[in-house]
Amino acid sequence: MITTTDLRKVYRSRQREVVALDGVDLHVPEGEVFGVVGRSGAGKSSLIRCVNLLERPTSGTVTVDGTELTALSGPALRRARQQIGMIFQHFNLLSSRTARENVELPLEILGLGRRERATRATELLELVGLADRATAYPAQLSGGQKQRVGIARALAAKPKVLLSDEATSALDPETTRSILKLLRDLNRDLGLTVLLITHEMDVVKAVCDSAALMRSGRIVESGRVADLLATPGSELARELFPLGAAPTREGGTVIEITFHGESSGQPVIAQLARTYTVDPSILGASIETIGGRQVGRMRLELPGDFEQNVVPIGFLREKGLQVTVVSGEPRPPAAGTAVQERLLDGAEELGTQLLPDDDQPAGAKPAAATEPATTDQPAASDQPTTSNERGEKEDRA
Ligand SMILES: Nc1ncnc2c1ncn2[C@@H]1O[C@H](COP(=O)(O)OP(=O)(O)OP(=O)(O)O)[C@@H](O)[C@H]1O
Repeated sequence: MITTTDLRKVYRSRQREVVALDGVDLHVPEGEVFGVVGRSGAGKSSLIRCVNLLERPTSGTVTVDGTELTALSGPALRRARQQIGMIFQHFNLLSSRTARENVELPLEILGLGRRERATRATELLELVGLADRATAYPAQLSGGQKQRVGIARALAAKPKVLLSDEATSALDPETTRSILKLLRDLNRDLGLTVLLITHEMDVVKAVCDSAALMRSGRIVESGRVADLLATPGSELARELFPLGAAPTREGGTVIEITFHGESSGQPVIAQLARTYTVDPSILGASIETIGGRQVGRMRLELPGDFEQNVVPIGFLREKGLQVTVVSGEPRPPAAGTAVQERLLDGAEELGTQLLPDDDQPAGAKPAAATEPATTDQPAASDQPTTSNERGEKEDRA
């Protein structure tokens, strides 16, 4: 629905040049809520303002719903932009107009008659849950109510795309949740594609199907939120599901498990404890239900050093979990050395002997034996042992 190709934006003044966008290739599929995150100055606002050509990009193309906006100007560009609504951090309402009159503004520009404008504005205010405040002025509305007026106004011309520039940054957490729910409902009910920029990871977790991370004017990582968790080394996954600093104490094997399963949960940690008589300690967890799937990360400490835990780790991997050994593993010898081969051979043998029959697919090797211990395993579906609703975060340390 939205595609940018090699998008560059350079701000030039007499003293200096600032490269705000440095070759951004972005693709937002139709019907998705897509979040762009990044630190202050990463280029997020420049990107969203270039998408609807509030800023003219220095080079590159922007295509929305099949129309290349960067090839247009004048009335043709104004018409194409009607497909794109936008909401802002500080709402940008006209203080001299009532809520309904603010919503009517784009309809006036479109040339609709008074009665038609009033009918459409009333419908839109109903859609955003604000029908009873139609005659209130912005100063008489709360922040959340102002943003609802802003959303109604953005939808006035029936756009296919909604751009959101830090729309919840000025709101308290509860109001943020209600506005995000409204955006999600509009996305589902109207098939609206939403591109939002934010610096809040909680916004991405609460509402986004996909996310991209920007740094220094570039997109350095992007993908569907649940899939990012399956990407070894994903910076977005680490920031979305933080576990805090890993402990430095000696004597145990610390592992991190990534859950991104699809079906109802299997109590794998309990199974691990029962099957191998180990007592894992939970050092941290960040798990949520997103789109009906439980996703997240958990950090566990298993008693004993890595060699004592090769088989339990293999068991977790056999269950389809992605496991990374954080500490407690022996320092790896150079690849392919006799010592490492002996260690892996030993682990394979141990795993074959010790994995219970019902957990050992015919002909399968324990994952720990087939991969170096620190390599992330591409995971199939699995579930953690706890269950949370969307938006609830479990952080145990
Ligand atoms: N109109 C402008 N003129 C000159 N430089 C600008 C202009 N707008 C943005 N910049 C610069 O471009 C870079 C990217 O800014 P941008 O506002 O796009 O980042 P951002 O990720 O949205 O940051 P924030 O979250 O703080 O808004 C920054 O170095 C900023 O100073």
